Amino acid sequence: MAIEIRGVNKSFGDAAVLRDVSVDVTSGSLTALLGPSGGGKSTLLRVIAGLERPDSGQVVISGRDATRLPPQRRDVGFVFQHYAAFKHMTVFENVAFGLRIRKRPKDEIKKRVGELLDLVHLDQFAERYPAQLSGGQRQRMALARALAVDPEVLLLDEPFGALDAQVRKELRAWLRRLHDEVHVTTVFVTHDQEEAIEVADTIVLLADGVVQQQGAPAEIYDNPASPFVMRFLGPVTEIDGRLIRPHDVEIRTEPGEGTSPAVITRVVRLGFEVRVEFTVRGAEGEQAAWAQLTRETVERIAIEEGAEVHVRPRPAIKHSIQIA
Ligand SMILES: Nc1ncnc2c1ncn2[C@@H]1O[C@H](COP(=O)(O)OP(=O)(O)OP(=O)(O)O)[C@@H](O)[C@H]1O
Repeated sequence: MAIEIRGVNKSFGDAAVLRDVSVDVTSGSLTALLGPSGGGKSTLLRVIAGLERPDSGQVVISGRDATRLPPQRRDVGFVFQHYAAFKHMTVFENVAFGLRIRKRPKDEIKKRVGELLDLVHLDQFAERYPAQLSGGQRQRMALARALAVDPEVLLLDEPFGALDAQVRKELRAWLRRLHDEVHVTTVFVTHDQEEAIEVADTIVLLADGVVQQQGAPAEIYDNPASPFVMRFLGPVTEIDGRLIRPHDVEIRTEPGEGTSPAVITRVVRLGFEVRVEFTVRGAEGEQAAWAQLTRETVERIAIEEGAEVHVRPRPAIKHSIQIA
């Protein structure tokens, strides 16, 4: 295990920000700390980095109790959302910085920085200054700098948070590939569930300072531990007191086992996908819900506004939660 967090508590004044948090991070994994704003993600990352001391509990890094070690002795590299580069140094010098203060030989530094700039696709930019880079390039430089000293663990706090949506998407894919090449144990903070599902091999969902669930993305998506987790990981709708994914709603023209009558209120075509809104007439009155169907299905059963239909959760679905 690369990182073991055991029963960590942390308060700021009266506010308990981490409550009995225990997390295992496997060696070589890419783990997302996911959760709503204020849930404690950054604080947990800072506790791992040694920038914040827990009130109680233990942090073990590579089998060594690091709870009381200062950040520079933990063998971690970190990158924050707004990366502070040395403005008067070139990209090369920024990446070389950690190696220079460790007094590595010149040849070795040159070779290592060259490899790292290749890895982050900045080999053409070695002699530029940070101000001459785009935001995405600057974050890649920050990653190269953090990797330069071969940390056991790489900690990233919303590293792409300040960038526009397109660049963010590119960097996500790039981070995944980089990790496949380098395999350094990486923990990154994100509030974006899509980013976590796409990039991470393990997700730790943190809200109100409590770990709500941890596991592989598909496992959490398919077997959410609570309505909160199910809602946080993707769209949901409610039919007959059951919380289900909108793509797990079946709409039929004829009644069948377990169906409820419904009236279509709106059909929105979003390319391949069609969002069908309807009102279900259940035992407790009328309720608005929606389904995500393919264009083909919508055309096959001729769904249109005002149509009277019958709905139910698809019989074979894996995940639904009884909430009423
Ligand atoms: N140094 C501090 N002093 C006082 N309160 C703090 C401090 N750092 C964090 N907090 C509070 O702790 C709570 C958790 O903050 P944290 O930054 O860990 O959450 P987060 O999940 O990373 O949220 P976000 O996604 O908004 O960054 C918040 O309510 C925050 O205001």
